[in-house]
Amino acid sequence: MKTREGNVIKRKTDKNNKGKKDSENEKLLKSEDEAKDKNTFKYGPMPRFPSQRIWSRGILILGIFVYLWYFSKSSKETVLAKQTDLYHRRGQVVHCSTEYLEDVKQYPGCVPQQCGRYVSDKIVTTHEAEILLQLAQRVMALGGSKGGATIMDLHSGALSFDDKFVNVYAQKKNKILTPTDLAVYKLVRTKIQNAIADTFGIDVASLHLTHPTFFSRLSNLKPVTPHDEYWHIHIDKHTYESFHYTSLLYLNDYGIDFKGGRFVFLNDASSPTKNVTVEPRKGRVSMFTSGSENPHFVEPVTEGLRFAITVSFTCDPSKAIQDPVHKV
Ligand SMILES: O=C(O)CCC(=O)C(=O)O
Ligand SMILES: [Fe+2]
Repeated sequence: MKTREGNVIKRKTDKNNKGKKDSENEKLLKSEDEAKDKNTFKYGPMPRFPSQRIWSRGILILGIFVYLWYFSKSSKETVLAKQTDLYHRRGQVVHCSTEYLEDVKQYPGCVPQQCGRYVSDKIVTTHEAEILLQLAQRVMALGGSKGGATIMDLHSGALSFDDKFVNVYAQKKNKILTPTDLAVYKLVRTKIQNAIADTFGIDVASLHLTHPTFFSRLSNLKPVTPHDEYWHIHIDKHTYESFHYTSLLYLNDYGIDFKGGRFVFLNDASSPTKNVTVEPRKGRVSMFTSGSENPHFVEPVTEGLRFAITVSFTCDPSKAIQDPVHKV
């Protein structure tokens, strides 16, 4: 039975209990706060420095830039030779195509140990390249293609003229080659021949200069004949049957004398990011095996004139050509 007194006592006890609970709760919260504080400062207070927020955002943005730069770089082609750099010898080994190896196997001493592509700035001096550049400019002024590619072959005398070829040696009144031109030309092609033999580990006597070996002047003029379309992907061994080793000597500078006109090797035609480029530089020699292991093209020239010489070698003695002789 509940008495009034009993009710009062109960209320008091409830109040006491509530008070106790409240103070217990308070204690609990206090000790949690303390624990929180203790946790926060377990190893000492976090270091703080002025403008912390600005710094952390700056670092985040920098990180994003580094990430974007890395990925943009890895999705670009490989530059084998930059115009601004000098290389003793730089290159890549590639698997010889079977047709190529079968072909050179017929000629002992001419089989490469490994197929590949190489550049060197130490074979031909810039002075020698300059003499050949002046020769090309002088002789090409006697003709010139209406389209983007003027070709001059000093062995046969063929020179592009409008949309055909003429024989410069037939123009008796013109002094075409000086003894110095001839000596430099012969010296340069001999040095390149030795460099190819050394680079590919073959016998220099098994290599012969072959046709066509020619000077080229490339521009941004619209093509008039198929000869002017120099930017098509091709394999030298397919275009010129006698070729086993191709070399190119650049006579002027990419980015200075002309824009565009880089030389490009393709590793995978469906993936341009696997391309390997060579930026022409005065006196730079590029050497490669001429089979399907080395498909390539020249980028269109967008400004200026690009001068180069294609110097070709064969293992087949019946396809050998002689150096040009003195013509006056
Ligand atoms: O001039 C060049 O860089 C390349 C020319 C070429 O591919 C060729 O003559 O077959
Ligand atoms: Fe070629």
